[in-house]
Amino acid sequence: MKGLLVFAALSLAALARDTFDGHQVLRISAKDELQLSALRDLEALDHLQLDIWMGVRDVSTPVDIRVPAFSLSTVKSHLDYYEIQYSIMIRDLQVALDEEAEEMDAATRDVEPRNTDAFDYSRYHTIEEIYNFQDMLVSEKPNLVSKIVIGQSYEGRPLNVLKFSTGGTSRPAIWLDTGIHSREWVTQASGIWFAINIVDTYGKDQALTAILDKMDIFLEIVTNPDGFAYTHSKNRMWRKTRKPNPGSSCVGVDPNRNWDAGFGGAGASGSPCAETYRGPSANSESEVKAIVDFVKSHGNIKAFISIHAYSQMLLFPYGFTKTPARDHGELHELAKKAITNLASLYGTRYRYGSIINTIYQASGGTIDWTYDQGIKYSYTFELRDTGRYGFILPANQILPTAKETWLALMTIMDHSSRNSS
Ligand SMILES: CC(C)C[C@H](C(=O)O)[C@H](C)S
Ligand SMILES: [Zn+2]
Repeated sequence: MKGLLVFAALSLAALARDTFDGHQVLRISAKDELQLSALRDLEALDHLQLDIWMGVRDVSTPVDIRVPAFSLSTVKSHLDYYEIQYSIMIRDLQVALDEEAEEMDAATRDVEPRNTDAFDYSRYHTIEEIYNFQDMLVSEKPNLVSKIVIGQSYEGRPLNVLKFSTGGTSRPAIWLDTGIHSREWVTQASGIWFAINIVDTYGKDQALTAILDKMDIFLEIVTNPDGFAYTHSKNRMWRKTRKPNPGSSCVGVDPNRNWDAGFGGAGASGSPCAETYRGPSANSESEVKAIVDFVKSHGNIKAFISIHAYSQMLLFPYGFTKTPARDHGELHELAKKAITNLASLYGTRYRYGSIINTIYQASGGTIDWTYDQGIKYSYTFELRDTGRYGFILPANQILPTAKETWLALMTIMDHSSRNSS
């Protein structure tokens, strides 16, 4: 009997959500190369189970690290020893997560929306609610929106892509994806708003109408469905896919390191337990392979925009090499114009530039591959914020984030439509 009770307790514990009591997110600023390398040494200590929210870049930009409670004293002593400056950005992560969960629970007591007018775009949603939204949108606007399934996730969830088209066959197209890193919740939430905004403003907004009268738009809102479901059910901090790694107890591959562009180089990890684990081979993840196959079979995509959070940056290739992209000048100028338009709404300030020069080296990244496929206008966004809340961005910032980002997306989409034969 006792054994049965223990088994039941262990099973319940395994099902319960992971908690982060006492975890702190530290903002750390290394002032020279010595301190930078001391920081890298710290990151390499797997037993501390540090979660790098914003990676080690250079001495001018801070690093954000989630530190489990049991590692706090070790980490702070290490930082003090090297006199590395740090501040506490989030004092107790679980408190922030509890507030987010309360807000979601309060909202989910509402009646299931019967149409997209009744859908609440100003709060975070579960995967089921997002799938329901997609089906409602398609049923309400069948002449403008359709849903295509480009594949399945590891756990068998559909990889849904919304297609916005006013006709024609294999027209030049624009690709937008959100949520490839599952914990970056403001991106999926923004993707939902992008979808309803396209439907609501087509035929009214001249610039969008001109784009859709000659191009199609593809939008994958839940690009990493297994990871996203896991952030709701078990671990809010989950970033990777959920495919087990043979020979390791650690699960998942970083879907933004799994592409065949500089795959396996510096800027990704070969360890299955790392948040930037590249996977056993390029395109090993079905969530990535599905997009690769789609891009190759479509063959006429002119702009590819992959949306992440956080740190307010607009990035273009390359991430795996310092060699400038052949279109660096044009991409740089277009990024500048896009973030200027973004800032015009609420004054939100973005940094911009090539991945490797603006954030850090990253190999096997999405837009390095799409750019090398010939998709010139390949960009990655890092949405709000710059670290006050990080991935736990309050829901009241969803709409402002989505609306300001749309201005930047329109800048890029408009430019690509004018410059694509
Ligand atoms: C283009 C890359 C560097 C984006 C970045 C990442 O994937 O690590 C985000 C910070 S999640
Ligand atoms: Zn990301």
